[in-house]
Amino acid sequence: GFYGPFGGAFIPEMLIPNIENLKKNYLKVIHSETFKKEFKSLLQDYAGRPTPLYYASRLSKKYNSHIWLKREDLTHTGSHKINNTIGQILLAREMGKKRIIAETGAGQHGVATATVCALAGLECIVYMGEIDIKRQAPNVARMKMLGAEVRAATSGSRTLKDATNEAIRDWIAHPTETYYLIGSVVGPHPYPDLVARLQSIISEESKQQFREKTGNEFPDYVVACVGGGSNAAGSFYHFLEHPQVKLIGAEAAGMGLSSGKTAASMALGETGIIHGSMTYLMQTDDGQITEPYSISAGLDYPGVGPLHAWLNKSGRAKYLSVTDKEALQAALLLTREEGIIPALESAHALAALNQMEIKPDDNVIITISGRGDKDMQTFMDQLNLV
Ligand SMILES: Cc1ncc(COP(=O)(O)O)c(/C=N/[C@H](C(=O)O)[C@@H](O)C(C)C)c1O
Repeated sequence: GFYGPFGGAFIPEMLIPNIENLKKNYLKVIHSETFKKEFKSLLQDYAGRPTPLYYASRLSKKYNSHIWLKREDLTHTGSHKINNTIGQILLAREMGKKRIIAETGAGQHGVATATVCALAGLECIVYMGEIDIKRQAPNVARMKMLGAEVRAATSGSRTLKDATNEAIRDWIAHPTETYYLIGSVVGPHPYPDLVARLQSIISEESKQQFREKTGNEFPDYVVACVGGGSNAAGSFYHFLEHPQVKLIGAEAAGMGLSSGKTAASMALGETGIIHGSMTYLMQTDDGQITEPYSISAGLDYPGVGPLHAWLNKSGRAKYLSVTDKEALQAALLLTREEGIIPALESAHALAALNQMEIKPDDNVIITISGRGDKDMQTFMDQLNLV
């Protein structure tokens, strides 16, 4: 499972049986008629798909071009994460797993995992950095109400990276009855491929919706924020083979690329292994993972999915870095122009518009990966709204 030189499964010996078992089963299951039928009907009747492709007319006037918003914020639980967790819970059940573990940063993936575990009646344990537990408290409350056990990761920087490490440790300790429900296109093969395929529903819909609404074959740009890279992978997926569609990923520059407080793994990272995958990651001189920082927990990750490392290296996609401040301003602009409060993560994709040379008749699809409810405290603190 390689994307050029990136990807693979660089995992500890003890994890190989779990990964081999998953690799052997995943394609057979997700291509089976029963899975496709159940996946489609849950996406529709439980998650609320298809999500709208909304023409943001006031924002379009502001940017003097045509801005279309793919509304993953309108799915059940409020982000694209539900697309992935519905698919993986069906796979876990097919594999006879009873105990689900996951990692989360922004808490959206944790909530989406706890949600599908309640739906399937399976035990759910979510690992979350102590810092993230504090800054995403509303999502922690939702996970608990949904019946999940939230375990604080107290090692390292006590954020997503450490939650992922602790989830992997748990999986090694309980291999047979446990399914590790990963939250993004990261980790050892087959996870990046599995999650990209599950998220590809985003561009399966947007491609058709765009054609129906404009009569044009393709948009000029598709823009999405990149934490691990799953909403971007899903947004790009069905456009990858069409080079006339320019693909733009927006990552978190935090306080700035040279500030030392950033999560811009594409801009600042080098090739290395993180969570079992060969990809770009921010590392110190002796190869230790650099602590990332972003105002948004969902992008606060020192690595990136190997697909994006490859798209960056091959030039098929371009990655821009957006600071905390730019993201906050973009969130306010969307809210004031269109009455949509986006997640801070998604606001990074919106802010990327300011770094792009879009022409008056360009069509730009921007994925709004989540809604901003979870970020209201940050918005109140940072935007001194009177
Ligand atoms: C609303 C929203 N938008 C974008 C992201 C970035 O994740 P990707 O789409 O996988 O790059 C996230 C990531 N959230 C994860 C989480 O909730 O646990 C994240 O923190 C990690 C799984 C990477 C998100 O919540």
